[in-house]
Amino acid sequence: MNAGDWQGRDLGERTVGYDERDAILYALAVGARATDLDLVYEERLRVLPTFALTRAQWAPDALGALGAFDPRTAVHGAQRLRVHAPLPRSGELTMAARVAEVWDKGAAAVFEVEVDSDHFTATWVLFAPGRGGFGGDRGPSAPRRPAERPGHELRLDTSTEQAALYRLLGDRHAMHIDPAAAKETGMPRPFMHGLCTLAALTLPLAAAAGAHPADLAELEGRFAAPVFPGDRLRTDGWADGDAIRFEAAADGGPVISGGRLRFHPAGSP
Ligand SMILES: C/C=C/C(=O)SCCNC(=O)CCNC(=O)[C@H](O)C(C)(C)COP(=O)(O)OP(=O)(O)OC[C@H]1O[C@@H](n2cnc3c(N)ncnc32)[C@H](O)[C@@H]1OP(=O)(O)O
Repeated sequence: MNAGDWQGRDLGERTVGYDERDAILYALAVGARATDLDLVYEERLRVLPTFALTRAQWAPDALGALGAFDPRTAVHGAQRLRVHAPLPRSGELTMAARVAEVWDKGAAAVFEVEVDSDHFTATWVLFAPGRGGFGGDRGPSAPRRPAERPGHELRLDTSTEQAALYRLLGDRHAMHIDPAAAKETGMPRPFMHGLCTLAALTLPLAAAAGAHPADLAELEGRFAAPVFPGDRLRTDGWADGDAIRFEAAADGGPVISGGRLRFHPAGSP
């Protein structure tokens, strides 16, 4: 089956549960501090919307397990998230998933897996080396950095243990913990989950915007290069109407490009 034949494939429905402990562990894994009481203390808990992505990881994993691409060499290329309703402090999420697009990049195929629920719609963009060349459309190109000077700059220090902690929330792909598995994807050592880096950035970006991170309404970004646990990231941000565009870079250059996020005004859904 060539990669293009997966377009439109229904990946089914799943209901996945969680409790307050999962939500708190998640907040800590993406960089919440002990003083962020409404992220880490059950008495005041607000669940970070990006936590939902850990519950939906079954969907891109299902596509790999069905044989659309090789999960040992495919990497997470980009992510989009639209939040429809706040996540309860504990409960269940029922989700439906399908393959929305398959792009042909020649040497690689890019699969877009869309997951839909009452609380959110999320799209995983998966970059699968060796699966292109099936005669499909190339799809979107690399996002451009805004030409203007950034309105603000902020720092994010990832921790050396961050991927080891984040994987306990559900994404246990070996490339994030096992040096041999990382080498199979062409990386020199285990690297961060893209969703951990992206979610971690929403915390300082929310602070810079005077917003609460649990009020996230939209988020997207492309994983332009790997981030390694312990990397120090510099993030440039640009105001864009009620949204913020951002780009994060490590020493070697951009690691998240085409970043964009928006927060709900405080107190609205
Ligand atoms: C299961 C895994 C879970 C994870 O969390 S993995 C961790 C998070 N992900 C990463 O760390 C990946 C970091 N990104 C990269 O290392 C690189 O990025 C890639 C290896 C994915 C691609 O790099 P290259 O092979 O050099 O691609 P090119 O030659 O620059 O571009 C070829 C075409 O592919 C598109 N493309 C490049 N990168 C991405 C991406 N990240 N997501 C989606 N598409 C991508 C381009 O635009 C272009 O296509 P056009 O010529 O039509 O413009």
